[in-house]
Amino acid sequence: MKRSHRPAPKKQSAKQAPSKRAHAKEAAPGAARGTPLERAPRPLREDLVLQACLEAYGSVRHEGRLSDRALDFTLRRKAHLYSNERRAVAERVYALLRRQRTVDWLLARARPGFDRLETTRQDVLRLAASRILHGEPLEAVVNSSSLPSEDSTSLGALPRAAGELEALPLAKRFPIAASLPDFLAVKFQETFGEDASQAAEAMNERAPLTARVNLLKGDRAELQRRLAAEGVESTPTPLSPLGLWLETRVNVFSLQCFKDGLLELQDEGSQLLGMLVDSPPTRVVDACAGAGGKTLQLAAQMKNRGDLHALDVDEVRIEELRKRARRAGVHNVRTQLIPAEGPAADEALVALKDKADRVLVDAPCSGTGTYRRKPDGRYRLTPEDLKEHAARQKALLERFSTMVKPGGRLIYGTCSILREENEAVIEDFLSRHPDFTVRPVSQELGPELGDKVSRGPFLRLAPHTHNTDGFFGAILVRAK
Ligand SMILES: C[S@@+](CC[C@H](N)C(=O)[O-])C[C@H]1O[C@@H](n2cnc3c(N)ncnc32)[C@H](O)[C@@H]1O
Repeated sequence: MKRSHRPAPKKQSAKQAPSKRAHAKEAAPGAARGTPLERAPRPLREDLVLQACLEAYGSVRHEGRLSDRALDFTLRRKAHLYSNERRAVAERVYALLRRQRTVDWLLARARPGFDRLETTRQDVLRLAASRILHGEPLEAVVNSSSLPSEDSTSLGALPRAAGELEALPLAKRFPIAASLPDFLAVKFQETFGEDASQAAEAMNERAPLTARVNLLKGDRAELQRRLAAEGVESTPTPLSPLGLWLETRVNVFSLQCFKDGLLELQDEGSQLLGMLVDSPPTRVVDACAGAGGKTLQLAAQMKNRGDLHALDVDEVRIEELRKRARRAGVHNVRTQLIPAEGPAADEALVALKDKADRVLVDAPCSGTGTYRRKPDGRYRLTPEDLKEHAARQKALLERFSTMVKPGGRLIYGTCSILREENEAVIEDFLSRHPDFTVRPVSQELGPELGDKVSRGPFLRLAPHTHNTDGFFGAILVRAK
Protein backbone atom coordinates (compact mmCIF):
# COMPACT_ATOMS: atom_id res chain seq x y z
CA MET A 1 0.00 0.00 0.00
CA LYS A 2 3.02 2.25 0.02
CA ARG A 3 2.07 5.42 -1.80
CA SER A 4 -0.51 3.58 -3.82
CA HIS A 5 -2.06 6.86 -4.88
CA ARG A 6 1.18 8.20 -6.27
CA PRO A 7 1.39 8.69 -10.02
CA ALA A 8 4.43 7.45 -11.90
CA PRO A 9 7.15 10.10 -11.79
CA LYS A 10 7.45 12.17 -14.93
CA LYS A 11 10.91 12.44 -16.46
CA GLN A 12 12.42 15.89 -16.03
CA SER A 13 15.68 16.80 -17.59
CA ALA A 14 16.72 19.14 -14.83
CA LYS A 15 15.93 16.73 -12.04
CA GLN A 16 18.48 14.22 -10.95
CA ALA A 17 17.35 12.52 -7.84
CA PRO A 18 20.11 12.20 -5.28
CA SER A 19 20.52 8.79 -3.72
CA LYS A 20 18.19 8.05 -0.83
CA ARG A 21 21.05 8.61 1.58
CA ALA A 22 21.46 12.18 0.45
CA HIS A 23 18.27 13.22 2.19
CA ALA A 24 18.51 15.72 4.96
CA LYS A 25 18.39 14.19 8.36
CA GLU A 26 14.99 15.55 9.35
CA ALA A 27 16.15 18.92 10.37
CA ALA A 28 15.64 18.99 14.11
CA PRO A 29 18.88 20.44 15.46
CA GLY A 30 18.89 17.93 18.29
CA ALA A 31 18.25 15.01 15.98
CA ALA A 32 21.87 14.36 15.21
CA ARG A 33 24.39 14.30 17.94
CA GLY A 34 27.72 12.52 18.24
CA THR A 35 30.49 12.10 15.73
CA PRO A 36 30.05 12.73 12.02
CA LEU A 37 30.84 9.11 11.21
CA GLU A 38 28.00 6.72 11.81
CA ARG A 39 28.49 4.02 14.44
CA ALA A 40 26.96 0.55 14.05
CA PRO A 41 23.21 1.05 14.63
CA ARG A 42 21.70 -0.32 17.85
CA PRO A 43 18.19 -1.72 17.94
CA LEU A 44 15.70 1.04 18.69
CA ARG A 45 14.20 1.15 22.17
CA GLU A 46 10.74 1.49 20.70
CA ASP A 47 8.99 2.56 23.91
CA LEU A 48 11.34 5.53 24.31
CA VAL A 49 11.10 6.45 20.64
CA LEU A 50 7.30 6.34 20.78
CA GLN A 51 7.24 8.50 23.90
CA ALA A 52 9.41 11.14 22.25
CA CYS A 53 7.35 10.99 19.02
CA LEU A 54 4.16 11.54 20.99
CA GLU A 55 5.64 14.51 22.80
CA ALA A 56 7.00 16.20 19.69
CA TYR A 57 4.05 15.42 17.42
CA GLY A 58 1.54 16.33 20.13
CA SER A 59 3.07 19.73 20.66
CA VAL A 60 2.91 20.50 16.92
CA ARG A 61 -0.59 19.15 16.36
CA HIS A 62 -2.30 20.08 19.58
CA GLU A 63 -0.31 23.08 20.83
CA GLY A 64 0.56 24.68 17.50
CA ARG A 65 4.36 24.64 17.90
CA LEU A 66 6.56 24.75 14.81
CA SER A 67 7.83 21.27 13.96
CA ASP A 68 11.56 22.06 14.08
CA ARG A 69 11.21 23.79 17.45
CA ALA A 70 9.03 21.03 18.87
CA LEU A 71 11.55 18.38 17.86
CA ASP A 72 14.46 20.39 19.10
CA PHE A 73 12.73 20.96 22.43
CA THR A 74 11.78 17.30 22.84
CA LEU A 75 15.13 15.89 21.80
CA ARG A 76 17.14 18.27 23.93
CA ARG A 77 15.32 16.91 26.96
CA LYS A 78 15.94 13.30 25.86
CA ALA A 79 19.71 13.14 26.15
CA HIS A 80 19.40 9.42 26.90
CA LEU A 81 18.28 8.64 23.34
CA TYR A 82 20.94 7.27 20.99
CA SER A 83 21.54 9.00 17.68
CA ASN A 84 19.61 6.39 15.67
CA GLU A 85 16.68 6.79 18.08
CA ARG A 86 16.78 10.57 17.74
CA ARG A 87 16.80 10.17 14.01
CA ALA A 88 13.87 7.76 14.13
CA VAL A 89 11.89 10.25 16.22
CA ALA A 90 12.56 13.08 13.77
CA GLU A 91 11.82 10.92 10.73
CA ARG A 92 8.59 9.50 12.10
CA VAL A 93 7.24 12.83 13.28
CA TYR A 94 8.03 14.53 9.96
CA ALA A 95 6.64 11.60 7.99
CA LEU A 96 3.35 11.83 9.87
CA LEU A 97 3.18 15.61 9.51
CA ARG A 98 3.59 15.22 5.75
CA ARG A 99 0.73 12.72 5.58
CA GLN A 100 -1.43 13.92 8.45
CA ARG A 101 -4.62 14.46 6.50
CA THR A 102 -4.24 11.19 4.58
CA VAL A 103 -3.57 9.27 7.78
CA ASP A 104 -6.58 10.76 9.57
CA TRP A 105 -8.82 9.99 6.63
CA LEU A 106 -7.64 6.39 6.41
CA LEU A 107 -7.92 5.82 10.16
CA ALA A 108 -11.44 7.25 10.25
CA ARG A 109 -12.37 4.36 7.93
CA ALA A 110 -10.08 1.63 9.26
CA ARG A 111 -10.79 2.15 12.98
CA PRO A 112 -14.49 2.56 13.81
CA GLY A 113 -14.86 5.30 16.42
CA PHE A 114 -11.38 6.73 15.73
CA ASP A 115 -12.65 10.29 16.15
CA ARG A 116 -13.90 9.57 19.65
CA LEU A 117 -10.69 7.99 20.97
CA GLU A 118 -8.64 9.82 23.55
CA THR A 119 -6.01 12.08 21.95
CA THR A 120 -2.86 10.15 22.86
CA ARG A 121 -4.41 6.90 21.67
CA GLN A 122 -5.28 8.59 18.38
CA ASP A 123 -1.72 9.85 18.06
CA VAL A 124 -0.23 6.39 18.71
CA LEU A 125 -2.46 5.05 15.95
CA ARG A 126 -1.53 7.93 13.64
CA LEU A 127 2.18 7.27 14.13
CA ALA A 128 1.69 3.56 13.49
CA ALA A 129 -0.46 4.13 10.39
CA SER A 130 2.03 6.62 9.01
CA ARG A 131 4.88 4.11 9.38
CA ILE A 132 2.85 1.52 7.46
CA LEU A 133 1.96 4.08 4.82
CA HIS A 134 5.68 4.76 4.45
CA GLY A 135 6.42 1.10 3.79
CA GLU A 136 7.21 -0.48 7.18
CA PRO A 137 5.80 -4.00 7.58
CA LEU A 138 2.51 -4.17 9.47
CA GLU A 139 3.80 -6.78 11.90
CA ALA A 140 6.92 -4.82 12.84
CA VAL A 141 4.83 -1.70 13.42
CA VAL A 142 2.23 -3.52 15.50
CA ASN A 143 4.92 -5.22 17.60
CA SER A 144 6.61 -1.93 18.40
CA SER A 145 3.59 0.32 18.95
CA SER A 146 2.05 -0.73 22.30
CA LEU A 147 -1.47 -0.74 20.87
CA PRO A 148 -4.63 -2.24 22.37
CA SER A 149 -5.70 -5.25 20.29
CA GLU A 150 -8.65 -3.54 18.57
CA ASP A 151 -6.32 -0.77 17.42
CA SER A 152 -3.69 -3.26 16.14
CA THR A 153 -6.39 -5.08 14.22
CA SER A 154 -7.62 -1.88 12.65
CA LEU A 155 -4.18 -1.27 11.14
CA GLY A 156 -4.78 -4.37 9.04
CA ALA A 157 -7.76 -2.56 7.50
CA LEU A 158 -5.63 0.29 6.16
CA PRO A 159 -5.19 -1.24 2.67
CA ARG A 160 -8.97 -1.44 2.33
CA ALA A 161 -9.29 2.21 3.37
CA ALA A 162 -6.52 3.11 0.89
CA GLY A 163 -8.56 1.36 -1.80
CA GLU A 164 -11.55 3.55 -0.90
CA LEU A 165 -9.35 6.62 -1.27
CA GLU A 166 -8.14 5.46 -4.67
CA ALA A 167 -11.75 5.03 -5.79
CA LEU A 168 -12.70 8.67 -5.08
CA PRO A 169 -12.97 11.07 -8.01
CA LEU A 170 -9.82 13.17 -8.42
CA ALA A 171 -11.32 16.40 -7.07
CA LYS A 172 -12.16 14.68 -3.78
CA ARG A 173 -9.12 12.43 -3.67
CA PHE A 174 -6.43 15.00 -4.37
CA PRO A 175 -6.56 17.10 -1.17
CA ILE A 176 -6.68 13.96 0.99
CA ALA A 177 -4.02 12.01 -0.90
CA ALA A 178 -1.76 15.07 -1.05
CA SER A 179 -2.53 15.85 2.59
CA LEU A 180 -3.32 19.47 1.82
CA PRO A 181 -6.07 21.73 3.20
CA ASP A 182 -8.81 22.13 0.57
CA PHE A 183 -7.97 25.73 -0.33
CA LEU A 184 -4.29 24.88 -0.81
CA ALA A 185 -5.14 21.84 -2.91
CA VAL A 186 -7.04 24.19 -5.23
CA LYS A 187 -4.01 26.52 -5.34
CA PHE A 188 -1.72 23.59 -6.19
CA GLN A 189 -4.08 22.64 -9.02
CA GLU A 190 -4.18 26.23 -10.28
CA THR A 191 -0.39 26.45 -10.16
CA PHE A 192 0.59 23.05 -11.54
CA GLY A 193 -2.44 22.00 -13.58
CA GLU A 194 -2.32 18.32 -14.47
CA ASP A 195 1.03 17.98 -12.66
CA ALA A 196 -0.57 18.94 -9.32
CA SER A 197 -0.48 15.39 -7.89
CA GLN A 198 3.11 14.95 -8.88
CA ALA A 199 4.01 18.37 -7.44
CA ALA A 200 2.29 17.62 -4.14
CA GLU A 201 3.88 14.16 -3.91
CA ALA A 202 7.34 15.61 -4.41
CA MET A 203 6.55 18.23 -1.78
CA ASN A 204 5.83 15.33 0.58
CA GLU A 205 9.27 13.78 0.08
CA ARG A 206 12.30 14.50 2.22
CA ALA A 207 14.63 17.19 0.90
CA PRO A 208 18.26 16.43 0.07
CA LEU A 209 20.88 17.71 2.47
CA THR A 210 22.46 20.48 0.41
CA ALA A 211 25.52 22.61 1.11
CA ARG A 212 26.80 25.73 -0.63
CA VAL A 213 30.54 26.12 -0.96
CA ASN A 214 31.92 29.35 0.48
CA LEU A 215 33.97 30.62 -2.45
CA LEU A 216 35.85 32.96 -0.11
CA LYS A 217 37.54 29.87 1.34
CA GLY A 218 37.95 27.49 -1.59
CA ASP A 219 36.16 25.95 -4.54
CA ARG A 220 33.63 23.14 -4.74
CA ALA A 221 36.17 20.42 -5.63
CA GLU A 222 38.32 21.40 -2.69
CA LEU A 223 35.31 21.29 -0.37
CA GLN A 224 34.48 17.81 -1.66
CA ARG A 225 38.01 16.67 -0.76
CA ARG A 226 37.78 18.20 2.70
CA LEU A 227 34.41 16.57 3.27
CA ALA A 228 35.75 13.21 2.09
CA ALA A 229 38.63 13.53 4.56
CA GLU A 230 35.96 13.80 7.28
CA GLY A 231 34.17 10.72 5.95
CA VAL A 232 31.42 12.58 4.10
CA GLU A 233 30.66 11.67 0.50
CA SER A 234 29.15 14.40 -1.65
CA THR A 235 27.85 14.95 -5.17
CA PRO A 236 27.81 18.25 -7.08
CA THR A 237 24.27 19.60 -7.45
CA PRO A 238 23.10 19.49 -11.09
CA LEU A 239 21.82 23.07 -11.32
CA SER A 240 23.76 25.29 -8.95
CA PRO A 241 27.51 25.39 -9.56
CA LEU A 242 27.92 26.20 -5.86
CA GLY A 243 26.10 23.23 -4.35
CA LEU A 244 26.89 19.76 -3.02
CA TRP A 245 24.47 17.09 -1.94
CA LEU A 246 25.88 15.51 1.18
CA GLU A 247 25.50 11.78 0.74
CA THR A 248 26.52 10.65 4.19
CA ARG A 249 24.19 10.93 7.15
CA VAL A 250 25.97 13.51 9.12
CA ASN A 251 25.64 16.19 11.74
CA VAL A 252 26.99 18.99 9.57
CA PHE A 253 27.46 21.37 12.48
CA SER A 254 30.06 19.06 14.02
CA LEU A 255 32.22 18.94 10.88
CA GLN A 256 35.51 20.82 10.88
CA CYS A 257 34.66 22.01 7.34
CA PHE A 258 31.59 23.70 8.76
CA LYS A 259 33.39 25.17 11.78
CA ASP A 260 36.04 26.56 9.42
CA GLY A 261 33.34 28.29 7.36
CA LEU A 262 33.94 26.34 4.15
CA LEU A 263 30.24 25.62 3.66
CA GLU A 264 26.72 26.65 4.56
CA LEU A 265 23.59 24.55 4.41
CA GLN A 266 21.43 26.09 1.69
CA ASP A 267 18.86 24.60 -0.64
CA GLU A 268 19.91 24.50 -4.27
CA GLY A 269 16.91 26.66 -5.21
CA SER A 270 17.94 29.30 -2.72
CA GLN A 271 21.43 29.28 -4.26
CA LEU A 272 19.94 29.85 -7.71
CA LEU A 273 17.91 32.75 -6.40
CA GLY A 274 21.09 34.24 -4.91
CA MET A 275 22.76 33.85 -8.31
CA LEU A 276 20.22 36.26 -9.84
CA VAL A 277 22.05 39.01 -8.00
CA ASP A 278 25.11 39.39 -10.16
CA SER A 279 26.72 41.40 -7.36
CA PRO A 280 29.24 43.71 -8.93
CA PRO A 281 31.59 44.76 -6.14
CA THR A 282 29.84 48.05 -5.47
CA ARG A 283 26.73 48.63 -3.37
CA VAL A 284 24.31 45.78 -2.84
CA VAL A 285 21.37 45.72 -0.41
CA ASP A 286 19.92 42.48 0.95
CA ALA A 287 16.70 44.01 2.23
CA CYS A 288 15.20 40.96 3.98
CA ALA A 289 18.46 39.36 4.99
CA GLY A 290 17.18 37.20 7.84
CA ALA A 291 19.96 35.05 9.25
CA GLY A 292 21.98 35.70 6.11
CA GLY A 293 21.56 32.61 3.93
CA LYS A 294 21.79 34.74 0.80
CA THR A 295 23.84 37.55 2.32
CA LEU A 296 26.79 35.21 2.73
CA GLN A 297 26.41 33.97 -0.83
CA LEU A 298 26.30 37.57 -2.12
CA ALA A 299 29.39 38.47 -0.08
CA ALA A 300 31.28 35.60 -1.73
CA GLN A 301 29.96 36.58 -5.19
CA MET A 302 31.24 40.12 -4.44
CA LYS A 303 34.62 38.61 -3.45
CA ASN A 304 34.30 40.35 -0.09
CA ARG A 305 34.55 43.75 -1.80
CA GLY A 306 32.20 46.74 -2.06
CA ASP A 307 29.39 47.43 0.42
CA LEU A 308 26.82 44.80 1.24
CA HIS A 309 23.98 46.13 3.41
CA ALA A 310 22.01 43.44 5.22
CA LEU A 311 18.70 44.70 6.61
CA ASP A 312 16.04 42.94 8.60
CA VAL A 313 13.40 43.65 11.25
CA ASP A 314 14.39 40.66 13.37
CA GLU A 315 17.21 41.27 15.82
CA VAL A 316 17.77 37.58 16.58
CA ARG A 317 18.24 36.76 12.90
CA ILE A 318 20.57 39.71 12.38
CA GLU A 319 22.68 38.52 15.32
CA GLU A 320 22.83 35.03 13.80
CA LEU A 321 23.87 36.59 10.49
CA ARG A 322 26.78 38.36 12.21
CA LYS A 323 27.93 35.08 13.74
CA ARG A 324 27.74 33.27 10.42
CA ALA A 325 29.55 36.11 8.63
CA ARG A 326 32.47 35.82 11.09
CA ARG A 327 32.70 32.08 10.51
CA ALA A 328 32.53 32.55 6.73
CA GLY A 329 35.29 35.20 6.76
CA VAL A 330 32.91 37.83 5.34
CA HIS A 331 34.12 41.42 5.83
CA ASN A 332 31.99 43.56 3.52
CA VAL A 333 28.63 43.27 5.32
CA ARG A 334 26.99 46.04 7.32
CA THR A 335 23.97 44.86 9.22
CA GLN A 336 21.06 47.17 10.01
CA LEU A 337 18.02 46.47 12.13
CA ILE A 338 15.07 48.35 10.60
CA PRO A 339 11.48 49.06 11.72
CA ALA A 340 8.85 46.89 10.03
CA GLU A 341 6.55 49.63 8.78
CA GLY A 342 5.39 53.22 8.97
CA PRO A 343 7.33 56.44 8.49
CA ALA A 344 10.19 55.13 10.69
CA ALA A 345 10.71 52.26 8.26
CA ASP A 346 10.91 54.68 5.31
CA GLU A 347 13.19 56.97 7.31
CA ALA A 348 15.65 54.11 7.95
CA LEU A 349 16.26 53.78 4.20
CA VAL A 350 16.80 57.45 3.36
CA ALA A 351 20.59 57.21 3.42
CA LEU A 352 20.46 54.52 0.71
CA LYS A 353 17.86 56.21 -1.50
CA ASP A 354 18.79 55.87 -5.22
CA LYS A 355 22.20 54.55 -4.21
CA ALA A 356 22.16 50.76 -4.63
CA ASP A 357 23.35 48.91 -7.72
CA ARG A 358 21.40 45.84 -6.63
CA VAL A 359 18.58 45.40 -4.12
CA LEU A 360 17.48 41.88 -3.23
CA VAL A 361 14.02 41.54 -1.69
CA ASP A 362 13.84 37.93 -0.46
CA ALA A 363 10.36 38.56 0.85
CA PRO A 364 8.57 36.96 3.78
CA CYS A 365 6.02 34.59 2.24
CA SER A 366 3.69 31.64 2.73
CA GLY A 367 6.61 29.18 2.48
CA THR A 368 4.48 26.94 0.25
CA GLY A 369 7.66 25.92 -1.56
CA THR A 370 9.30 24.56 1.56
CA TYR A 371 6.90 21.85 2.72
CA ARG A 372 9.60 19.19 2.25
CA ARG A 373 11.37 20.76 5.23
CA LYS A 374 8.46 22.35 7.09
CA PRO A 375 5.53 20.03 6.44
CA ASP A 376 3.36 21.50 9.19
CA GLY A 377 3.29 24.93 7.48
CA ARG A 378 0.38 23.82 5.30
CA TYR A 379 -1.90 23.24 8.28
CA ARG A 380 -1.26 26.71 9.66
CA LEU A 381 -1.76 28.73 6.51
CA THR A 382 -5.17 30.33 5.91
CA PRO A 383 -6.56 32.13 2.84
CA GLU A 384 -6.44 35.35 4.91
CA ASP A 385 -2.71 34.81 5.57
CA LEU A 386 -2.14 34.57 1.84
CA LYS A 387 -3.84 37.91 1.27
CA GLU A 388 -1.72 39.48 4.00
CA HIS A 389 1.47 38.02 2.53
CA ALA A 390 0.68 39.41 -0.91
CA ALA A 391 -0.17 42.86 0.49
CA ARG A 392 3.05 42.94 2.52
CA GLN A 393 5.13 41.75 -0.43
CA LYS A 394 3.76 44.56 -2.58
CA ALA A 395 4.47 47.09 0.16
CA LEU A 396 8.03 45.83 0.72
CA LEU A 397 8.84 45.83 -2.99
CA GLU A 398 7.54 49.38 -3.19
CA ARG A 399 9.57 50.54 -0.18
CA PHE A 400 12.85 48.82 -1.04
CA SER A 401 12.68 49.81 -4.72
CA THR A 402 13.44 53.37 -3.64
CA MET A 403 17.03 52.31 -2.93
CA VAL A 404 17.71 51.17 -6.52
CA LYS A 405 19.77 53.72 -8.43
CA PRO A 406 19.02 54.57 -12.07
CA GLY A 407 20.34 51.64 -14.13
CA GLY A 408 20.38 49.44 -11.03
CA ARG A 409 18.40 46.24 -10.45
CA LEU A 410 15.72 45.07 -8.08
CA ILE A 411 15.65 41.31 -7.51
CA TYR A 412 12.50 39.87 -5.97
CA GLY A 413 12.26 36.34 -4.62
CA THR A 414 10.07 34.08 -2.51
CA CYS A 415 9.98 30.45 -1.44
CA SER A 416 6.32 30.35 -2.43
CA ILE A 417 4.89 28.48 -5.39
CA LEU A 418 1.79 30.67 -5.58
CA ARG A 419 1.13 33.14 -8.36
CA GLU A 420 -0.39 35.75 -6.05
CA GLU A 421 2.90 36.05 -4.14
CA ASN A 422 5.04 35.92 -7.27
CA GLU A 423 4.04 36.96 -10.78
CA ALA A 424 1.06 38.97 -9.46
CA VAL A 425 3.32 41.00 -7.13
CA ILE A 426 5.66 41.79 -10.02
CA GLU A 427 2.76 42.75 -12.30
CA ASP A 428 1.36 45.04 -9.63
CA PHE A 429 4.75 46.73 -9.15
CA LEU A 430 5.36 47.19 -12.88
CA SER A 431 1.90 48.70 -13.36
CA ARG A 432 2.94 51.55 -11.08
CA HIS A 433 6.62 51.79 -12.10
CA PRO A 434 7.04 52.13 -15.85
CA ASP A 435 10.70 53.00 -15.25
CA PHE A 436 11.34 49.33 -14.32
CA THR A 437 11.46 46.47 -16.85
CA VAL A 438 11.85 42.72 -16.49
CA ARG A 439 15.23 41.20 -17.31
CA PRO A 440 14.78 37.50 -18.15
CA VAL A 441 16.64 35.33 -15.66
CA SER A 442 18.24 33.37 -18.51
CA GLN A 443 20.18 36.53 -19.37
CA GLU A 444 21.70 36.35 -15.93
CA LEU A 445 22.21 32.61 -15.63
CA GLY A 446 23.09 31.89 -19.25
CA PRO A 447 20.79 30.19 -21.78
CA GLU A 448 21.54 26.59 -20.75
CA LEU A 449 20.91 26.91 -17.02
CA GLY A 450 18.35 29.67 -17.60
CA ASP A 451 16.31 27.36 -19.80
CA LYS A 452 16.20 24.67 -17.16
CA VAL A 453 15.13 26.87 -14.28
CA SER A 454 12.86 29.50 -15.75
CA ARG A 455 9.28 29.82 -16.80
CA GLY A 456 8.96 32.83 -19.05
CA PRO A 457 11.29 35.51 -17.76
CA PHE A 458 11.18 34.32 -14.15
CA LEU A 459 12.97 31.77 -12.00
CA ARG A 460 10.41 29.07 -11.21
CA LEU A 461 11.55 26.05 -9.24
CA ALA A 462 9.67 23.20 -7.59
CA PRO A 463 10.57 19.86 -6.02
CA HIS A 464 8.96 17.73 -8.75
CA THR A 465 10.68 19.52 -11.60
CA HIS A 466 14.05 20.47 -10.10
CA ASN A 467 14.44 18.60 -6.82
CA THR A 468 14.81 21.98 -5.12
CA ASP A 469 12.45 23.73 -2.79
CA GLY A 470 9.82 25.84 -4.56
CA PHE A 471 11.30 29.24 -5.43
CA PHE A 472 10.38 32.23 -7.52
CA GLY A 473 12.74 34.96 -8.68
CA ALA A 474 12.43 38.05 -10.86
CA ILE A 475 14.98 40.64 -11.99
CA LEU A 476 13.73 44.18 -12.60
CA VAL A 477 15.94 46.85 -14.11
CA ARG A 478 15.47 50.56 -13.42
CA ALA A 479 15.89 52.81 -16.43
CA LYS A 480 19.00 55.03 -16.48
C1 LIG B 1 12.42 34.71 3.45
S1 LIG B 1 13.05 35.38 4.89
C2 LIG B 1 14.67 35.84 4.41
C3 LIG B 1 15.62 34.70 4.26
C4 LIG B 1 17.04 35.15 4.03
N1 LIG B 1 17.15 36.11 2.95
C5 LIG B 1 17.93 33.96 3.75
O1 LIG B 1 18.34 33.76 2.62
O2 LIG B 1 18.20 33.23 4.71
C6 LIG B 1 12.25 36.92 5.00
C7 LIG B 1 12.84 37.87 6.01
O3 LIG B 1 12.14 39.10 5.88
C8 LIG B 1 12.15 39.71 7.14
N2 LIG B 1 11.15 40.78 7.16
C9 LIG B 1 9.85 40.72 7.47
N3 LIG B 1 9.28 41.95 7.38
C10 LIG B 1 10.25 42.79 6.98
C11 LIG B 1 10.30 44.19 6.74
N4 LIG B 1 9.22 44.95 6.89
N5 LIG B 1 11.47 44.73 6.38
C12 LIG B 1 12.56 43.94 6.24
N6 LIG B 1 12.58 42.62 6.48
C13 LIG B 1 11.44 42.05 6.84
C14 LIG B 1 11.90 38.56 8.09
O4 LIG B 1 12.35 38.91 9.40
C15 LIG B 1 12.71 37.45 7.46
O5 LIG B 1 13.98 37.35 8.03
